[in-house]
Amino acid sequence: MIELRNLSKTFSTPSGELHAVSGVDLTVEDGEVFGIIGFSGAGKSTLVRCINLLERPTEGSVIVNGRDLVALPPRQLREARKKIGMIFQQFNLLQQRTVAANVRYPLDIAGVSRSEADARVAELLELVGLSEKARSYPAQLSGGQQQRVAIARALASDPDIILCDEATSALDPEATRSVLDLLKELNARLGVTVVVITHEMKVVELICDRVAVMAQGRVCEVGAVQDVFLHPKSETARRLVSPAEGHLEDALGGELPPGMVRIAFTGEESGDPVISDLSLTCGVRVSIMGANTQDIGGRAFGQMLIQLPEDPDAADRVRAYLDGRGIHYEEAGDPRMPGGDGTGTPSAKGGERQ
Ligand SMILES: Nc1ncnc2c1ncn2[C@@H]1O[C@H](COP(=O)(O)OP(=O)(O)OP(=O)(O)O)[C@@H](O)[C@H]1O
Repeated sequence: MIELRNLSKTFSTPSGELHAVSGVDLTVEDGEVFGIIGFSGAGKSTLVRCINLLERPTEGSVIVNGRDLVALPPRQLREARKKIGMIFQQFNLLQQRTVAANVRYPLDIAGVSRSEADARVAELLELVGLSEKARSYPAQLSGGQQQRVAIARALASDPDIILCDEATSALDPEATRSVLDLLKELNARLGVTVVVITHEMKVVELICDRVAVMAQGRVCEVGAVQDVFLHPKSETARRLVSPAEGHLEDALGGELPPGMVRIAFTGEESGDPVISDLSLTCGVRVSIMGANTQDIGGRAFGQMLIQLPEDPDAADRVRAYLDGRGIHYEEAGDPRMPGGDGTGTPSAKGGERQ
């Protein structure tokens, strides 16, 4: 288990003190795939680097498997760190060494015998599906393959935890998917706890069990991925889940007009037929104001922002239709603004079905 208690990290910069992480309390359970999401500069990387003390916190504790890393003497800290692997956006492989030599590197440092290291490298490369690339150099591999090498290297010391700092941000969608699938598989097979730092909600949706949302160095929301996806409570979560809503809000000076509704698709429905069927059934026209849905095999995933008709009866018919089909929706916009429900909770009808 990872327990961060009142964790803060302040940097001294020429323009003064910069509070990159402020008073974070967070618990990651054993065997979880845990996401930390936020926009650029939110403090995600600093926070994750505090977990293995690549950054030493200015204040607070980092308790891993019951021991506060901050309080450990250097030798014990080195031992504890071996149980925390890390992968990075730019892979950080040694370019002059082969794939096998990269994976072997931590084993050499740990003084593992040659024959044992050979066997372990072969096993790890097989685990990440790269046995036939053992003699290749990183530059001869695709980005996705290089990240697999980095994962194999991170696994070499048999860690309990793998920290992933924007591990798929430099990859195309296909490679992203395959690296995330691999991490999920390793989590299931080896029971390794995975902490994923990302600015992409898609990454969180694909592999995480729970997610913490960060803004300005603080955690503003923590919850099961499904809950945060369907009912984002913080401004940051709402903008990450439904970017179109944020863009529209900005364009309109911070407030959305009444009658705008955010529909969440979680794979049960296909987005376009829902909207056309809704129009036909309710006899109304709805405007799609924005969407970040993806159709995968005829099923939609993501969020769609629609404008309900001005006529209250027609708008009620649309809400009744969505309720009747069990489609999750919430009134869009910042609930703290005039016209919102002021609570950040799901609207009276929508969204409470699940
Ligand atoms: N070594 C450092 N010295 C000074 N300031 C730093 C240092 N590292 C990070 N910061 C600052 O701390 C804040 C948080 O940075 P951090 O990289 O943790 O955010 P992030 O959410 O990971 O963003 P990104 O996704 O852009 O990396 C930023 O304002 C950043 O400029």
